[in-house]
Amino acid sequence: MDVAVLGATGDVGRQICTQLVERRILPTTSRLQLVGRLDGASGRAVHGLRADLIDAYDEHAPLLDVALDPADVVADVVVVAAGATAPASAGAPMTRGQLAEQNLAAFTAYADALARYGSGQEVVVVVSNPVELGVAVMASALKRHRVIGMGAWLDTLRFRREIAVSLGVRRHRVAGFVAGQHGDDLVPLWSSVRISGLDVDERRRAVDRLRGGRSLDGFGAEIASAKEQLAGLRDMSEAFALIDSWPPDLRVVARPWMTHQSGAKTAAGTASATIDLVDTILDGRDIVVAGQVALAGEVLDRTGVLGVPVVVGQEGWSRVLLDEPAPDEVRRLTAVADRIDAANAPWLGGGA
Ligand SMILES: NC(=O)c1ccc[n+]([C@@H]2O[C@H](COP(=O)([O-])OP(=O)(O)OC[C@H]3O[C@@H](n4cnc5c(N)ncnc54)[C@H](O)[C@@H]3O)[C@@H](O)[C@H]2O)c1
Repeated sequence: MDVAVLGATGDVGRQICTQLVERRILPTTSRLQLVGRLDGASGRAVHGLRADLIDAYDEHAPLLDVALDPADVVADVVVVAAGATAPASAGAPMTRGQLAEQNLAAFTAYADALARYGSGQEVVVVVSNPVELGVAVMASALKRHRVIGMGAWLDTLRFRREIAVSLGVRRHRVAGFVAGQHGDDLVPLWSSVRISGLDVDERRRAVDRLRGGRSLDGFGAEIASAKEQLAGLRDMSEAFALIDSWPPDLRVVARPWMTHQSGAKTAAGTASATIDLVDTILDGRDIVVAGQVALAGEVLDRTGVLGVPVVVGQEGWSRVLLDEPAPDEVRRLTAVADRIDAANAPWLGGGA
């Protein structure tokens, strides 16, 4: 199976390409298409990236080629990592609305080209932000089941890791999902958490201890206060030590936010989660992940884009698995879904 990476020379795109090759996700007979822009610096750099990857990994690299025109993108899995990102420095905020304004054209250009020239069978993994807008644009041009945003999967892997750290166990022993919107409006689904080796009562006690009597009703205010505290700190080791003292779900939001603010960005972690998702899709077996998808009433009667646990396979996502969310999860998911709809509406022709 072939993979195309849009925005291949960006920080995230380059990490995705490198990890795809280095981790031997693709056999040497598959093709990895590096996609840049004819009218941007990436039009030159993408040829250099190809040469660099061959230099490093020639023995086991897949076939590497370059595309500079959206009409030339051909692959079984298309990873969308093209587009602007928020500045990676303290005090340089960019709202999701501003990002939407900058990235809408790229989302639309690639969605239109894939609808026109694609096979109709490709699965599109949206990494670029706002991921919910990217999914909405792609899903309106392509089959919605073939479009999945990876923000919720990245948040899910972080949630599992933070829980594992608090319990002193390895991450693979922890299951559970994060839903909602990627970023401050994520929804940690504590009701979905499972810890291998613990029975139901032990798990309930462990989760209660980790949550410390909090519910999701106060989560938004906790995030706002956490960011305010972190913004006042200049010493990064102090900032990350403060984050370490917080509960796991708050750390899921605060740690990557601080990482981005520090100037380091989150390219390696984002790429790793993307590779995980691409590998799952290529694998062919149906596996439950979390992702932003365009709903048609499958959950909470919603029709917009929302991050939810879904079954994913080679043909995209097939079903939503959100059977019995807790009442505070339903309340937060509903509020978040409303906010996503409102944020997307101006860009989707749904009114300003
Ligand atoms: N979903 C996640 O978890 C997550 C995490 C980190 C970053 N991101 C997103 O990934 C995207 C890329 O981030 P980055 O740090 O690699 O940015 P970057 O600025 O380093 O790279 C962006 C790349 O996109 C290309 N590009 C920019 N505008 C384009 C356009 N209009 N058409 C085609 N290509 C275009 C650039 O040439 C460049 O190669 C951003 O939208 C960012 O917000 C998502």
